[in-house]
Amino acid sequence: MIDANYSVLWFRSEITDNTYKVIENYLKNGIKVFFLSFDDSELILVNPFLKEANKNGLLMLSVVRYAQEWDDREFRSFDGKQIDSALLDYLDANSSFNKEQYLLEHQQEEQHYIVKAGAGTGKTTTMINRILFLKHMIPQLNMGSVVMITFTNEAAANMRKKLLEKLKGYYDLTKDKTYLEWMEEIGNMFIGTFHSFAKEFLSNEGQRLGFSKSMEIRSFKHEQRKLIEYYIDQFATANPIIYESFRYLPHYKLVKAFMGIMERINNKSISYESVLMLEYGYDNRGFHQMAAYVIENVTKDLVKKKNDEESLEISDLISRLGVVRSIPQEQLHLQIQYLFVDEFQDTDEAQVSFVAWLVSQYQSQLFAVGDIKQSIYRFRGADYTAFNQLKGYLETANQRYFEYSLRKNYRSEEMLIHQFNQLFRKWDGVIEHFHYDETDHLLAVLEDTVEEGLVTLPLETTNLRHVLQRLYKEDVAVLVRSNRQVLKMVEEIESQGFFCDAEISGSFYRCLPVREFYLLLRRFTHPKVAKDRYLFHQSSYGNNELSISEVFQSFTQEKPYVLDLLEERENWIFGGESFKSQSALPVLQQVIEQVKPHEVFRRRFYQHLRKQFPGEDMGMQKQEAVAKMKEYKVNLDRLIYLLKKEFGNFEASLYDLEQFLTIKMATDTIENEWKLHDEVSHRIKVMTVHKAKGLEFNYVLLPYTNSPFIKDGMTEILLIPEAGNWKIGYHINWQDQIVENTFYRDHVKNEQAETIAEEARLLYVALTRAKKGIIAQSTATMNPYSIQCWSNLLESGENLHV
Ligand SMILES: Nc1ncnc2c1ncn2[C@@H]1O[C@H](COP(=O)(O)OP(=O)(O)OP(=O)(O)O)[C@@H](O)[C@H]1O
Repeated sequence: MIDANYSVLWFRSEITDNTYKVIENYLKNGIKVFFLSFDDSELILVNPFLKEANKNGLLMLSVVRYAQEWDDREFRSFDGKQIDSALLDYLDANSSFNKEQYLLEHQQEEQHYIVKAGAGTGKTTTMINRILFLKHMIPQLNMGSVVMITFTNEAAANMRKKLLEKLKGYYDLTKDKTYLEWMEEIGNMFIGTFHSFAKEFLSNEGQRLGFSKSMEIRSFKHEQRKLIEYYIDQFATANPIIYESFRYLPHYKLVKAFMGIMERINNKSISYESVLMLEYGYDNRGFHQMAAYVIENVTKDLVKKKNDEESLEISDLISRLGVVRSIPQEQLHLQIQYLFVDEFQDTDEAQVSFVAWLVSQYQSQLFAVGDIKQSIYRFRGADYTAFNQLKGYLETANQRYFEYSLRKNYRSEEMLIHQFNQLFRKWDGVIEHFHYDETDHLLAVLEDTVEEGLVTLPLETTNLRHVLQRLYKEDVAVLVRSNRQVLKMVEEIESQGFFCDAEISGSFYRCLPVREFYLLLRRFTHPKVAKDRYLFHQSSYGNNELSISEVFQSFTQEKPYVLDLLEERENWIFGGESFKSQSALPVLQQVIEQVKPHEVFRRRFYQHLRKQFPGEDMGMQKQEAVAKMKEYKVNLDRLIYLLKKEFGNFEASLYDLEQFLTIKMATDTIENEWKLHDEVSHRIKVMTVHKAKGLEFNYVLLPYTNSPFIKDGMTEILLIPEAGNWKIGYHINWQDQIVENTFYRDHVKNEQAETIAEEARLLYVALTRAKKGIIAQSTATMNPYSIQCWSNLLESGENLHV
């Protein structure tokens, strides 16, 4: 007879033959086991069934330091009930067992839970376990009423995967088909980003307010630019005296400044009504007047356009959530019984108040986890006071909540944890808005298996090569601050014969298969443009026979020689005639089918590798070429799919397609390039710290630690909240002219202090991703009193021998 629905916590001073049988029996009945003993639990793992359960996280083993007081004692707690608090305290202090995690996972009370905890302490893990606890305790729980909000799409996919893996683990141990049904039910659960939840929410609950189910989310950047151009002209006509001082500025620079300002406004999820109330301060050139005129008019026109088209931009999703609050509770029909929010520290004001509204309207139980020190989305409006705001809202609404903190770090080895605590503690002393006191100190659980820890060394080409050679295939991530640095690093690593997996959001319309497809279109629409024609010749659709040196050799003043040369080399069989009888897309698909650009690409890429790096591993080069080919194909297929979705199968002309792609390539930042992560474990991951959030790697490399946070002469836009309204501060640098308003001057000092704190938090995230070692570029010694770049915040541990 089993007394548990979900788990048993079993402490037994020694392991006997019977222990195995009892544990096995629990597991076969789908009961998770926390087994703790003075005896070495490794013994248990000799049993293959138990080993598997341990791997799946359903058998948690901890060796406890001996204490006479607990000798010969046995204790069991089922589903977190009837616990012996003194024993749990002892176990927590003397083994890897985590009392706080355990209690949090098993909480029975109807209240909200707020978990504020440091890096690698198992926040995400506990959240997953908590969902499994709830489902086991209430098997009839409709998973469609469980909502989980994550910070990125990748994190959402990862959560779903982890939940499914756990349930699969249960099924493998029990062979109970219920778990297969639960796996299916996970499909009903909403797991996604705030923005995708907002879309789902608005199109369901917001229908009577005019939000449509078929609402499209797309970028309006192109329209925005056109409107900005239009209203600048209007302003210039109506206010020639003010405009006079901007007359000699290239028009595109003025437009770019407005695009930048509007992007900042969008990032802050500021509602339409508040944008119209923005305050612009004063500058002596009158830019504040032009800004007010242009931004208000562009905003109004864009809103109208979006309404007419039943479309929204991603950034509208959050700012529009405010309006649904007018719906009375009895008219809401979604079911949200449990609301989980991961990375809560990165929610912005509008999101925090929406969460508080949701839990009170839907009577949901909230489980919000995060780490203030990992708040790194200030530029997107996140506020590191998010937890305090949430507590304020809950208290005002008389909602009970309980706060937890977790301290044991299960990710990084002991030496790293020791170095982290020392380092972060120092930051606390010198960075105004970064706090790390005794209660933030991480506790190490994992023993050292390597000697590294955190080391700093000049990471120039030779050292980088040595490091990569030594750590290749060791699960290495190179973390940087910007997408530009990602690209630079990829170039550097690939030029040394290693392979990279670079993560850049929204890069789909600029990836190779899309660019080459665009050249294919141009080959038909503009065959006489020599530059494009030559690029096409070099692409995977062309022969790539004509070298640049040949072009130069054949140069004469008289004729458009490149085109002639290309004409001679191309045995291009697809004439423009096919388009007369058929519509564009099917013909282009035929071209793709015949040319097979992905295969051409693979062949050329492999040849290039062999020629460039003849001494490197051939098998790996082949594997990489095949992976790259599959990625080429999958992205090209996706492009065709997206074009068909936009235009239907037979509607579009070549010119429609070209125009569509031109705009998308210039403006789209939503669509992601598809990658085959599973097949390329040999690749070194290169990504921004923002992308690395929530992830972990054996080794972390930090190459560009000397880039300054604040570059002299940068344009800066500040959005300053004040008494329910927003003020805008600007310092716009057009090289020979600078405009700066009063609000900027008043707030710039505080802004700089905030920027340094944000950078420290970014570095905190980067460092805490490492399990075993960190190698950071550093030529500067730690200089906490003049903090301009990451290396001013770093400090070497042991020396690394390369
Ligand atoms: N009780 C535990 N026992 C063993 N391993 C654990 C435990 N809790 C978490 N872990 C492991 O520790 C690592 C970090 O966990 P997790 O990612 O959940 O932490 P986190 O607090 O969400 O981290 P971060 O905020 O830094 O992204 C993971 O590899 C996880 O499997």
